[in-house]
Amino acid sequence: MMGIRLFAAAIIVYRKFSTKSIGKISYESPKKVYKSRKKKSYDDNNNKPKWTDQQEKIIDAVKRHKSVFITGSAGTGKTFLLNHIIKLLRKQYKPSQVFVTGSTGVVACAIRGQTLHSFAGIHSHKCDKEDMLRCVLLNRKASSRFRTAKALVIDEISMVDAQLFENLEFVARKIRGDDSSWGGIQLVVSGDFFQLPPVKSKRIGDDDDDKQFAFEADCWDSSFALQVELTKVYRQSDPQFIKFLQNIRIGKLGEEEEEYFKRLQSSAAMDSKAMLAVQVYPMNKDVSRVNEERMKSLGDEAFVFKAIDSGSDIKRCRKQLDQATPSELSLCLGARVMLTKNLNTWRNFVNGATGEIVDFSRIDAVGVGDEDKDEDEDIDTDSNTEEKDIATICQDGLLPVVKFDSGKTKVIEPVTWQVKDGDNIVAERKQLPLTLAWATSIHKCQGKTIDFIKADLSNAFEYGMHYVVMSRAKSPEGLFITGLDPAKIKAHPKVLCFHEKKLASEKDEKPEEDSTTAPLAVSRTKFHFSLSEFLQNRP
Ligand SMILES: Nc1ncnc2c1ncn2[C@@H]1O[C@H](COP(=O)(O)OP(=O)(O)OP(=O)(O)O)[C@@H](O)[C@H]1O
Repeated sequence: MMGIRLFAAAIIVYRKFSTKSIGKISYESPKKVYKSRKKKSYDDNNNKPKWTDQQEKIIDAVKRHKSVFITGSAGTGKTFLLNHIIKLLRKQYKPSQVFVTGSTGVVACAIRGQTLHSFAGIHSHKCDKEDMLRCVLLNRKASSRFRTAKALVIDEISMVDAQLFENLEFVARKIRGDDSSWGGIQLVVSGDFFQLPPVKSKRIGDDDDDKQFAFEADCWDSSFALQVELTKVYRQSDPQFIKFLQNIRIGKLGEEEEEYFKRLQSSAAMDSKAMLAVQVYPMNKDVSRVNEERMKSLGDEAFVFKAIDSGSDIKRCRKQLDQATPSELSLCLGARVMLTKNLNTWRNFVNGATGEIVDFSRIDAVGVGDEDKDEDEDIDTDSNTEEKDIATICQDGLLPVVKFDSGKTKVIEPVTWQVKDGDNIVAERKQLPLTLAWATSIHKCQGKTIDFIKADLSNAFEYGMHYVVMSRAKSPEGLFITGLDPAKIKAHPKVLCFHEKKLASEKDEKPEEDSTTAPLAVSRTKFHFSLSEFLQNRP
C-alpha cells in the first residue's frame, strides 16, 4: 500500500515538474523561476537603488525641471540613471509630453523610445536650419511632437552630430514660438563623447575644423543647466583595470598601460575562457561571415523564429526594429547566443549575457508568458507575449534553452520591442531576445556588459572603438585583444579639449533661474582625472 502511494506521489511530482525537453537537460521553467525568486534588493531598507551623490544631484535637478547633460565613462550608470529619470519625467509631466529618443535604432529600442530622426520626422539632417524647419512643419505629427513636448530625452549623444543638435534646437524654438533654449523643452541628454562618434564622422587622424560633435553646436552650453560627469564605475571593480580603461578612454597608452596590456595578453592566451568569448569586429560583414560559418559548421537542424510586427507606424519603424532584433532568427543546438535585453538583472540575465543553446523545449512544457516584471525594476521587457503569439513565432513549437556562461540555464521566451512616440506605442516587434554570439560588431556592443570579449582591433577605424570594446568587459580576465596598434589608441582632440577646457572652465555655479524650463547656468562636478597633466605628459 505504502509502495503504491509513493509511486502515485512520484507520478504527480513528475507531471508537475517535468520539462518535456527534446533533449536530456533539466532546467527551471520560467514559472518555477518565478516561484522561487526572492525580491531583488539594492538597498535593504527600501528596495531602491542607492544613488551616488552625483546621481542624486542630477535627479534633484531633473525634479526642479532643469535641463541636464549626463556624461561619464563606460559603466558609470548613465543608462541606469536615465531609465529612472524617464520614469520621473513621466510622473512630473504627462507621459504623452515626454519624448524618449536615442541616436540610433539600437539605442532607441534599448530605452523603449524612438530615434531622434523619427521624433523630428526627418530622414536626413544634412540641411540648413530653415530647410529642416520647413520639413518638420510639413509633417503634422512631428510638429505636434515639438509643440506637445515638455521633456526630451536623448541617449548616446556622442553619435548625434553638431548640425542635427543645432537644427533641432532652432526648430523647437520656432515651432513653439518661445525664444528660450529649445523653446522651453526640458532636455535630458546622456552619453560619453569618448565612445563612438557620429556615423560617417572623420576617421582617426583625419581631423579638420568642421563641426562634428554635438558639444560643438552653438547652442550646446545654453542648452543645459547642469553638466555632470559620473565618476563611480559600476561595471568593473578591479581598480587597476579601471585605471587602465580610464587611460585608454583618453587615448593614453604609455609604458605603464603597455606593460599592463602585455600581462593581460599573456594570461589571456592561456585562458580556456577565450573559447567562450564573443568575437568583436569593427565591420558588420565580418560579423555575419563568422556567425554563418560557425552555424554551418555545427551541421545541426536549425529552427527558425519569425518575429511578429504590428503597430500603426510599423512600416516606418521596421528599420529601427531591425537594428534591435532580426525579423527572422535561425538557431540550432550548440549555437553561441547573446541576450539582447535585460530579462532579470538580479539573476544576471542581462543584455550582453552569453551562453550556448543546450536544448529546445516544447512550448506546452513551460509556463510561458508569465515571468514577473514588477519585482525587477530595471527589466527591459515591455509586455508579456501571449501564447498564441509564441506559437506563431516558434513555428516548430519549441523554445531555446540557453546555458549561460554564468552557469545558469534558462528557457528563453519571446519578448516585445516597442517604438514609442511620447506614450503611444506606434510599432512593436515580438521576437526572442537572442542573437548569434560567436561574433558581434563594435556598434552593437556599445551599452552592453559582456563577460568574455575577444577583439581583433587591427581594422579599427574610428575614435573610441578601442575604448568601447575594452570597457564592455567586467574584468581583465574577460578581455582578449589582438591586432592592437598603439598609434590607433587615440581620443579625438576635440573631445579632449571639450572635457579639458569647456567643461572644466564652467565649474562655477551661475545663479539658477526660477523658470521651469529656461536655459540656466552651467555647473559641473570635478573631473576625476587631471587632463591638463595628461596633455602635458602625452608621449
Ligand atoms: N546607483 C546604482 N546602484 C547600483 N547599480 C548601479 C547604479 N548605477 C548603475 N548601476 C549598474 O551599473 C552597471 C552599468 O550601468 P550602465 O549600463 O547604466 O552604464 P553606462 O554608463 O550607461 O555604460 P555605457 O557607457 O557602457 O553604456 C549596470 O549593471 C547598472 O545596473
